[in-house]
Amino acid sequence: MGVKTRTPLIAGNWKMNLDHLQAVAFVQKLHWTLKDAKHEDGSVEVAVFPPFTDIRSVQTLIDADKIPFALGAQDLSAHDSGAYTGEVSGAFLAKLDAKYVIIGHSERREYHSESDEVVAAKTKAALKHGLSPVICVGETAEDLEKFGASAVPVGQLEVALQGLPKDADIVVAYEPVWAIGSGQAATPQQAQDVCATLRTVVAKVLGDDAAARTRILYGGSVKAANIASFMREPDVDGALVGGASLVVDEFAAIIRFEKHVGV
Ligand SMILES: O=C(CO)COP(=O)(O)O
Repeated sequence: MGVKTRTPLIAGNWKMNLDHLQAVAFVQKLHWTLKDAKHEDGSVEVAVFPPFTDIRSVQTLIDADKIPFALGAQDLSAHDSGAYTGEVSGAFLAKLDAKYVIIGHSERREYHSESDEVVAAKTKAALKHGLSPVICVGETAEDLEKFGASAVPVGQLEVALQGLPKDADIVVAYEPVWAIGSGQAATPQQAQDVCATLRTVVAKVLGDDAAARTRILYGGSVKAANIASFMREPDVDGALVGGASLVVDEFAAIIRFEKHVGV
């Protein structure tokens, strides 16, 4: 396997944590921590995914202080505008300079009954508004026992990618549901196996160029102590981090994974 050419992406999914004041303080501290460590050279892309109510404040801070973090949302509406109470349009997120939007996180699939078809519609909505969808796929413990690790994520990704243009700017996140918030991460080999299989799905649906370009992240109990072992794998291009993205020093250490890779 050759040297990875894709820019690693370390993404913090804050879920329903940190209000807008806490978010601003957090982003400032993270920025200072990385700056002190001289780790804002662009070798790793950093993205934060705050709750909707924080996005404007974080955008203003990032903009004013020229902080090199990308901004993302945790969800969006499949619709552009209209009578959809409580929903947020991709157009509004794009206006706030959001670059990414998480789609089909397992918590939305489970608690909001989001089907593969809804995920596909939201993926199209994101691209329509110039946002890069971070398409989440992953199997439950039960799926793992019944079908093995790859079958469910492959099926989910195939539906999400259907009908997308070959040059679609997407990110895929493999998040085994049993590893999320459990403290029990997948092994690097398990993550590599599924990420490599997902890359073949991208190749089959969108072509080889898209497969070579698309970043595939691992998510599920990622922390500073295990990030390097995932990043060593050829098909793991970054991480979607939950709990550990809420602790400045821990998240900064994850972003600085190269320090532990020892290449
Ligand atoms: O769901 C996740 C990120 O989207 C992973 O969460 P944890 O890192 O807390 O396991």
